[in-house]
Amino acid sequence: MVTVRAPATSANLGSGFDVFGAALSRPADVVTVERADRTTIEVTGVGAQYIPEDPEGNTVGAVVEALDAPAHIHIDKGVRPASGLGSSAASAAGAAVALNRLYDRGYSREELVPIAAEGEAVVSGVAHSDNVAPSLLGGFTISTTDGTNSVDARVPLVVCLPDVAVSTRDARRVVPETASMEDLVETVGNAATLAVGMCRSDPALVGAGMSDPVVTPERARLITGYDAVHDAALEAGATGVTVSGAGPALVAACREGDRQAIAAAMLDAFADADIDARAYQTRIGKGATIIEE
Ligand SMILES: Nc1ncnc2c1ncn2[C@@H]1O[C@H](COP(=O)(O)OP(=O)(O)O)[C@@H](O)[C@H]1O
Ligand SMILES: N[C@@H](CCOP(=O)(O)O)C(=O)O
Repeated sequence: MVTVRAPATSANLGSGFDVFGAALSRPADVVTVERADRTTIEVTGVGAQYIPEDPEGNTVGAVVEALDAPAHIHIDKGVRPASGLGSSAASAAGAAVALNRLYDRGYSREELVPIAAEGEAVVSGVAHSDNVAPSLLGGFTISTTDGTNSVDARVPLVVCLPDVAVSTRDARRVVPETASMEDLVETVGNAATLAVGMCRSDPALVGAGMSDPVVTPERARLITGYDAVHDAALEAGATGVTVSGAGPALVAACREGDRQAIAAAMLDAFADADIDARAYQTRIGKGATIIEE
């Protein structure tokens, strides 16, 4: 038996659509695997009722296939599904690390990225790696078709999750097919600024690089109260705010010591829009960890 804690993640960070990702110190899924002749999946925890236990529909089923590693798999969800916090990816990353160890497959964390990403194709139609990469490797990650680079950044974050669901599959349908040259130049500049900020663990630069004029405005329309919550976080001291992943969560970059005020301001703004929400005072953290074997 092997048990792994796999962290939630925030993908895109505004300017890095389908490329940037960050591991969050909390929340996390806990995945336990035991050898079996036939794969069975049991899901408990937050939002478990919305997650298929059939291996065909669960992200961990694709990981079992890719590793040829049948098992009884228990997923204790700490990351709510359809949250924008890489819920489907956390389970896939946790299963990849656990099954790799259980069956002694010998893959490196980098080699597990495309394997875990197969699970993302099951739920969103695209094997995007920007959530599984940080959940496996930790830190800030840059994933391209050539592979993943990671930086052990230390930046405080607040993630605010409203009590509504947005599926990644649906949110990918609103992504514009084209961008103007002006928007392209702005996005590249912001992405480069954010990447430098991560290398320096500088919340001001990270926040400054979070805005994007192409994808985020379209996705923000799917989130009731987005503008008010965004502005409230900035007024409370956030250095930058954007949609986390495909939403509906928002992620705010913060200076040390400001997280409590920012979390309260974001919750108040959602409450003013009649939306229940919860806030996580979190930070960029480590990747999936084996906690028992
Ligand atoms: N192990 C899993 N954990 C979470 N969601 C899963 C899992 N397996 C399949 N799903 C499905 O994936 C969808 C949520 O994934 P997605 O839309 O990408 O949101 P998130 O941002 O939370 O990952 C839901 O339809 C859920 O039923
Ligand atoms: N790059 C993807 C990331 C989706 O993240 P999730 O946490 O919402 O699953 C996208 O933006 O579609």
